[in-house]
Amino acid sequence: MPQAPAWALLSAPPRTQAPAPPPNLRSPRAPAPPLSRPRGSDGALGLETCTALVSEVISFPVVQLHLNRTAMRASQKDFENAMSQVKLLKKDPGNEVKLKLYALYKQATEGPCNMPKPGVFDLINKAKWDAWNALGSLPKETARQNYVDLVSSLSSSLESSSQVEPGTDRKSTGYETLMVTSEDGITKIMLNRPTKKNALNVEMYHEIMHALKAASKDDSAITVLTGNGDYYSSGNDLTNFTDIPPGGVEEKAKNGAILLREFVGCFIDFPKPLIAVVNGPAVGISVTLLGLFDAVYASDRATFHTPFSHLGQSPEGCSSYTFPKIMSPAKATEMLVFGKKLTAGEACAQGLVTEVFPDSTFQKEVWTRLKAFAKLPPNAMRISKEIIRNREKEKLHAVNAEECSVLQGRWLSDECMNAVVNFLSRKSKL
Ligand SMILES: CCCCCC/C=C/C(=O)SCCNC(=O)CCNC(=O)[C@H](O)C(C)(C)COP(=O)(O)OP(=O)(O)OC[C@H]1O[C@@H](n2cnc3c(N)ncnc32)[C@H](O)[C@@H]1OP(=O)(O)O
Repeated sequence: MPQAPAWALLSAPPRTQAPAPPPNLRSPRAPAPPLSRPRGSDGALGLETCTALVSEVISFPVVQLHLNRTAMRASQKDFENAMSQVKLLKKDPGNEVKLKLYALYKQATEGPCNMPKPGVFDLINKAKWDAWNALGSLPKETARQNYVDLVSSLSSSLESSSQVEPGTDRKSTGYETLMVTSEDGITKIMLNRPTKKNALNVEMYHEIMHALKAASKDDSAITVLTGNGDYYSSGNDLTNFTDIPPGGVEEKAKNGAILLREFVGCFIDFPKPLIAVVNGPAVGISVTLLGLFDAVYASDRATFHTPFSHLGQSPEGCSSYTFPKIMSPAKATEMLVFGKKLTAGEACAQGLVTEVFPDSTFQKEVWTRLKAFAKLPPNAMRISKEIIRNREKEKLHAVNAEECSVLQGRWLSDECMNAVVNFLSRKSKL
């Protein structure tokens, strides 16, 4: 499945057209885009325009221009300068900001939104339409000024926030979305998209599978999965639903089910002790997978939430089988069907979590314990895991296959589409 950066929401090309060239194929000195852009052949918001706008916004490095920030009203020149300034941003400002920029640009140049509302499946254009429409009758001059102000604030904040977070520079492992280290007999796989609450994008699914396969063969005795930042993981990255391949949503759902089945299969088959260090809240698939771990240690700040019904979806990660066994069918139903969020203490009482630690001493206590575990004879641990787990493996693979097939259908439902659109457009209302 093609990998979609988070900002694909805005920059994905229209299905029937050739994709816009990636930023690194563009001329570094390409001229600024004209202010007046042609309307798209789709007759709605102008998909070519949107695509061009956003990719240009991110990709054109041009000379630094200074904004006249003392002016009360932005002139046309200020506006043009701001458009150029946007292209100097070294860091992707995120979908929310790009939607704001898009909406303000449209309002400043064309006035209030006068396009028909895109259909519910047209996720990208619907998000753009929502953002523009939310500006109501904001005067063109005010939109222009707001655009200039927003770019000005972005220029300073993104420059200063370009520092690498501690530990995130360990690219030597070759992973983009993970930090993987191996020491003291422990391979640690750390989910590393802290600004997205460690949501699992397509790249991360692939990288986790790769890291697990490597860990199963390396010298370490145990393997640990944890999260960087305040979240363990917010589950599936909901922008995974946005880049629709030429085969349409059906192909997207089919590919997703194939990927999910392979991904969960790696956890079912993992041969060494696999331990989750749940450093903060966990959502969706990051919770359901816990039933396939050999031990789960949680900070008392962690929560466990599987809002599948809210999302029009159904359980995965073999949780439809493991959770009723671990915690009783009724308790599993509260979580998996009604979306009840558990505290770490509750999850421990239900048997999903092995032990809870105060957040203030969590890392120290857990890692001391894990280092002691990792000194145990590795073959004995591996064989003991095998005898505990092996008679369930076949059943787990069958459950996994069934869950993926059910989910494939769910992803095509209105309930699911609406929930995803609601999440993606929640912040685009200005
Ligand atoms: C191959 C496909 C396999 C599919 C497997 C099936 C899996 C199913 C699931 O996992 S279902 C669960 C899906 N997850 C969610 O529904 C959680 C959605 N996120 C949230 O509800 C909230 O973001 C939050 C409660 C996790 C955190 O809220 P808050 O503290 O207010 O932070 P923000 O919302 O501002 O988040 C910061 C930043 O992160 C982005 N983000 C967070 N989670 C996700 C996500 N799951 N998908 C995409 N993006 C996410 C959020 O948009 C913000 O981004 P921004 O700064 O706006 O660019």
